[in-house]
Amino acid sequence: MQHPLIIALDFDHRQKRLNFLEGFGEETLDLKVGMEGFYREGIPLIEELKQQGHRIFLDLKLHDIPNTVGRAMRALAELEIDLVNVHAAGGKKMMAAARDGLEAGTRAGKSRPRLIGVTQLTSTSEQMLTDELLIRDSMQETVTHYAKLTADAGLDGVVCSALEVDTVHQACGKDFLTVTPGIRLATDDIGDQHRVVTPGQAKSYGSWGIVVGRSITQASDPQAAYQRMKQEWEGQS
Ligand SMILES: O=c1ccn([C@@H]2O[C@H](COP(=O)(O)O)[C@@H](O)[C@H]2O)c(=O)[nH]1
Repeated sequence: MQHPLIIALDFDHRQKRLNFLEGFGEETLDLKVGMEGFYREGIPLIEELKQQGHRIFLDLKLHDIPNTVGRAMRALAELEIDLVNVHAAGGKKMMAAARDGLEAGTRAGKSRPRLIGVTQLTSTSEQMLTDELLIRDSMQETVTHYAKLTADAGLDGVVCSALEVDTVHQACGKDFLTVTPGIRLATDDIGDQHRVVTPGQAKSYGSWGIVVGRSITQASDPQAAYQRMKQEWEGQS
């Protein structure tokens, strides 16, 4: 994965997922399998996508006590995915256990999947942070604090909004991965997302990779929507 446009493969039926991928023919894609896909289709889905040559971000956002997360990561490492994540809110010990588990489960001679921490979900607004979650710091401060914890725990990067990429890079260095969902074209419906930018803005803010779901998967012509997104994402490099 190198500056990927990752498609979030969120579908409520296997057949819809198959029809969607069929439209891309032989093209090798960067795909995100999230809770919906994994809980529906499980490990065979990962095996199928890998066999087709796709690169996989397994977005299960693990968040539990360190021992449980470490052991779960050890099991996930066996799937030989490219990228996987935890919630940074689980704390440094939990994240370090995740990294250790991933290393322990990676087959000799293979490189371990990259591991990133979710800072604050892109569906969380500044107001929600204060009123519901009772976090008194601003979104930028909170995301940057979580990013530092993630770096201290030895992870490779974070999931955040593109709006926070600059401060994350200032705190953790330019090579620290920033994977940014909450991507829409200017004309798209933002749905439940709050911290939203266009692919072009994400590029100019310095996102390492972007994640796009419904704007592509629910489009009347998904392949055309993917190409528009890709052009905007890659066009400004
Ligand atoms: O902060 C986060 C973390 C993960 N996601 C996931 O990305 C996609 C986005 O889907 P859209 O349809 O483009 O909104 C989805 O799978 C989320 O689970 C996120 O949006 N924000």
